[in-house]
Amino acid sequence: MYVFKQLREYYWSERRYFVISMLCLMTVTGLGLVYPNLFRHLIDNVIANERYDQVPLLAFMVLGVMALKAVFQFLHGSYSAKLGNQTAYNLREALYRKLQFLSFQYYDKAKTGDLMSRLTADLQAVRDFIGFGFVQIINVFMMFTFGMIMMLSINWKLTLITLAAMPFLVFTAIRFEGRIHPAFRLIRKSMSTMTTTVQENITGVRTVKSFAREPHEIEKFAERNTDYKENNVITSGIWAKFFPLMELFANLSVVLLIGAGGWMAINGSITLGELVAFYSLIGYIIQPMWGIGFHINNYTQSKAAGERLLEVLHHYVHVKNKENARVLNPDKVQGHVRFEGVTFAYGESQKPAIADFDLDAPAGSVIGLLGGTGSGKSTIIQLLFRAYQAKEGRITLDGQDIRDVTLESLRSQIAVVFQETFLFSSTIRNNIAYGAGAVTQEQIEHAARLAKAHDFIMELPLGYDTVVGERGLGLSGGQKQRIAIARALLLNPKILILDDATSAVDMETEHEIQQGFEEVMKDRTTFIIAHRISSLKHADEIVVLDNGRVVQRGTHEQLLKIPGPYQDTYNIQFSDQPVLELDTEPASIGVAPADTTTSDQHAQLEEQQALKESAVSSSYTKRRGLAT
Ligand SMILES: Nc1ncnc2c1ncn2[C@@H]1O[C@H](COP(=O)(O)OP(=O)(O)OP(=O)(O)O)[C@@H](O)[C@H]1O
Repeated sequence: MYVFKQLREYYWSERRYFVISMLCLMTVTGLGLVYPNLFRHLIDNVIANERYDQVPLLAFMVLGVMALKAVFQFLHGSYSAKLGNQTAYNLREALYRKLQFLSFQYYDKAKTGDLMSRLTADLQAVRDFIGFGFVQIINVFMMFTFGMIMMLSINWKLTLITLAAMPFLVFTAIRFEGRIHPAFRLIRKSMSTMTTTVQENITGVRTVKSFAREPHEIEKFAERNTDYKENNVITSGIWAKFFPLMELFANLSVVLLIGAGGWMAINGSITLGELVAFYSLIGYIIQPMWGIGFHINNYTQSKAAGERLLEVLHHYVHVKNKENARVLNPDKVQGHVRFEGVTFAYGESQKPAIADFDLDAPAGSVIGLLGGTGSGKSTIIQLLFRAYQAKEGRITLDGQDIRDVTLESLRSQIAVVFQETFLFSSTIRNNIAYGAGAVTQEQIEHAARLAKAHDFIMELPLGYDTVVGERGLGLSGGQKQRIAIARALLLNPKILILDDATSAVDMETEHEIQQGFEEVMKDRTTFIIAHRISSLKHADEIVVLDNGRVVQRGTHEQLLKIPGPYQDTYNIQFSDQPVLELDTEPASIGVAPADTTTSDQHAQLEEQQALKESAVSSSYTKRRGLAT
């Protein structure tokens, strides 16, 4: 019962439904006890004394009792349903709320299919038990108690003889519970694994098809399906073994009653009416015992399901508001960000993704982060909006440690355009306005224009009312990115983070978007993560990272003059231009002499390259009919 104690807050407020449902069921049970007494009266008093005129009255009484029983049965059913459904509603709300606040750390490992099965199948099992199962179990005890009292009042010796087999039944039922509970846990686990497989297959259908992995996927699913089936077969085996045994012990009581009761009736220790009444009363005892397997099954299933719900509900939230955390005043936020000796690793045993990182980003500055894949760029910005918590060092916003302010007020000052764009299956308008509260169509269009999304949106049949598919399916990667950029711009944040935000657009569009950015970057601190030098060369400071450590920092012009990763990247990206080795000896063919290359020449080279890439990409997009 520990699990249900833990879940108490979700059903306790609905206890009135439980009380009404219980009272109705008690009435139904009580009315059920009228039948054996009517039988006894019919045989011993009416038939034995040949007072047949009383038979119609007795028949009407039975009819009346049946009708009353039906009414209370109905009331019990509807109040139980109210109890179960209201509890499920409360739980669903709580689970969903919890999912909103669970940290990024949780989602790094969480599986969508598994979570979905917790929110559906597990929740339903708990609903069924709290709504119906629990009341039924109490009713079983009541039927047993009432039945016993009546039987004892008729003949205590026959009662004891009849119930001699009951301890065996109870013992078997307890053993059954011990075996069936783990079996149900396995079923639920394999069910969630199977659901995850289906969900991942549907989400990743493009990858599956492009790699022609359908046979592998079918095989993988077959394995999980077999696992699920086998767990069900094992459970059915346990059920098949115990159920007849329990039925056998239950029916043993009938055998004992017929033997001992028949003998007592023959020798006159009980009347025939009492024997018949006893026979119907034994049903009152056997029926609940017989159904005990079902109730145990129901209970164990919902207990296993409840445990899985509690796992989510009680899951530790790694990043949360401190007690007395301050709420940032949006009008006072300047956007001065500082990282001071920040070190962070994703797991205890993992090496730091970022080590001893320092950065001073004055309000309104533009910071570029460059580095190879896995060098820690995204980690830096994730720490800034507290997706994760840095263990060493501190990050401040306008001098305040970001751990001292509420997550909501911190994040409302930051807009992030992620590497992977997520769009909701809703209209483009709603996707752009996401998180911005009440905004006008003009504001949405303005943001879309800055993000160079307006023109392609207007070419869609329904414009801003076009509903995009799940995760934005139906749009190209670049189009999705532009919508995501518009979404961030609409928020009008103090801090703007562009995490490889233009990776999916062509050079030409990137150039155009950047012109838009220049306008929106004014007065806000901007962090740009990019692989293309052209995306961050205007930054006030460019930080070059390698393996979580800063290896170079400076402006574009400063870094170009120093041999190192930045210059190497520049040379690779502008590879068909003369190689730059500004502060070193001219080394290979085509090397521009260091002392003769001026920043004007760099600009010229970049311009030539940008124009060239732009021409290539625009002729490519035109050829493919993708002109934007
Ligand atoms: N959620 C995570 N859980 C565990 N390790 C992670 C997680 N995210 C990143 N890492 C690890 O941290 C390191 C830095 O990753 P990060 O995403 O910051 O790199 P990045 O420079 O942004 O790379 P990219 O350019 O490929 O996006 C990598 O070694 C990566 O494997």
